[in-house]
Amino acid sequence: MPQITLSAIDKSYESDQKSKAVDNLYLDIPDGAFMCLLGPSGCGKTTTLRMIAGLEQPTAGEIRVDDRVLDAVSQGIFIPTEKRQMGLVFQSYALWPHLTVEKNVDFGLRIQKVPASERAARTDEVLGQLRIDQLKDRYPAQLSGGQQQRVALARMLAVNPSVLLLDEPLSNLDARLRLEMRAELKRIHDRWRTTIVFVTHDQLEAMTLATQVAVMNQGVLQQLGSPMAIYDRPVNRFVAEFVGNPPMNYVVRGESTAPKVAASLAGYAEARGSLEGKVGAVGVRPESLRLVSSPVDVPDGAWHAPARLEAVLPTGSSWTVQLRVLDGTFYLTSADPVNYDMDSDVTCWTRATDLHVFDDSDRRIATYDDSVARRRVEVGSGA
Ligand SMILES: Nc1ncnc2c1ncn2[C@@H]1O[C@H](COP(=O)(O)OP(=O)(O)OP(=O)(O)O)[C@@H](O)[C@H]1O
Repeated sequence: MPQITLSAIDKSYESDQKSKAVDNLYLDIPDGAFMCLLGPSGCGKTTTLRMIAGLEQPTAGEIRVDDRVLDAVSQGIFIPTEKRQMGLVFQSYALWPHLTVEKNVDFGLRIQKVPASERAARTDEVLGQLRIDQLKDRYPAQLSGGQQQRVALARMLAVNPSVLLLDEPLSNLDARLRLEMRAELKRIHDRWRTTIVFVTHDQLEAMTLATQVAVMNQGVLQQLGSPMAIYDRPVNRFVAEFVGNPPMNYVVRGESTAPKVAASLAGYAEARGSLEGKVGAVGVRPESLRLVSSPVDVPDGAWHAPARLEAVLPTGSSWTVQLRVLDGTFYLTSADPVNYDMDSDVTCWTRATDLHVFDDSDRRIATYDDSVARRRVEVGSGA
């Protein structure tokens, strides 16, 4: 299986030379990785995938698969899509309308000149794996969006691509089918160890599927890491707020929206972390906040502040609580029912180890935030 390497990749479109769709991107996609390119609309994810596929040419930089150069702008090298041996599935699945499901899957194998004797067996195998074998005599127009997406995936998988490039391939599915297909993709990846590059703007999808997540914003790679590393140690404000649902509570010192709570959290973080004068902003994930009736119930050393319970929003399996904490609005999530009435005056607290601490430029300051240590402490204390 191959490793894909992007070096110093720039991409500007002719219609918009001023801004770069992708800006100085360095990305190593290791052999057998399930890499999710994650970010908001317009951040350059699809452009990156299309460059790997050979559907777009970079404006500068180099793309390699192992030692094979696919693009090298300075040397005028560009290997066309059909010679890259990558499987592609896009949001629109482009099935042949006049061919049945079986023939659509068989088509890819014919193009690859797989002998007829092997084709039928291979087609049956992938149709079975994706649980669409009972649909094999239908035409695309007779299928639901989700079934069409599965046929598109089957067509790709049939030819055993060494790299699978997927652009929001689950976007048209309902919640249940999406979940099923995520599991399916994970199984495919586990079984074949195919290198997968997967574009999504859905952070939950990225967190559940990826071995590695590349978070992008405005054409620039913000952070590359495992889903847990991205969640536990976001490198800047953008990543901190983009990953997580509900989003991280984030307060900035000197900003007019919640100066008191910002000053309280920043002052506490500085004192606990020997960071005097360095803290510009502090984030707390909703699941890291806790409520008690009175400050005397707060564990020693934890940060706390008076809070008013403004609303409780049950989701069915958990509770989201809107709180007024000093002068700021915070969200808390709880797996247990919340035993306070609306407008109750309570105390909100969190541990120092659960704070995400950033400097004036919204860049993370390495501090007492080691997530592994934190979990050990929590397991040990029974919290
Ligand atoms: N063919 C094109 N011509 C001109 N500009 C383009 C073209 N394709 C994309 N862009 C611009 O490049 C930037 C990145 O677009 P891209 O499609 O890569 O983002 P994305 O993160 O995949 O977004 P989405 O999730 O909405 O698909 C955007 O500003 C977009 O408007």
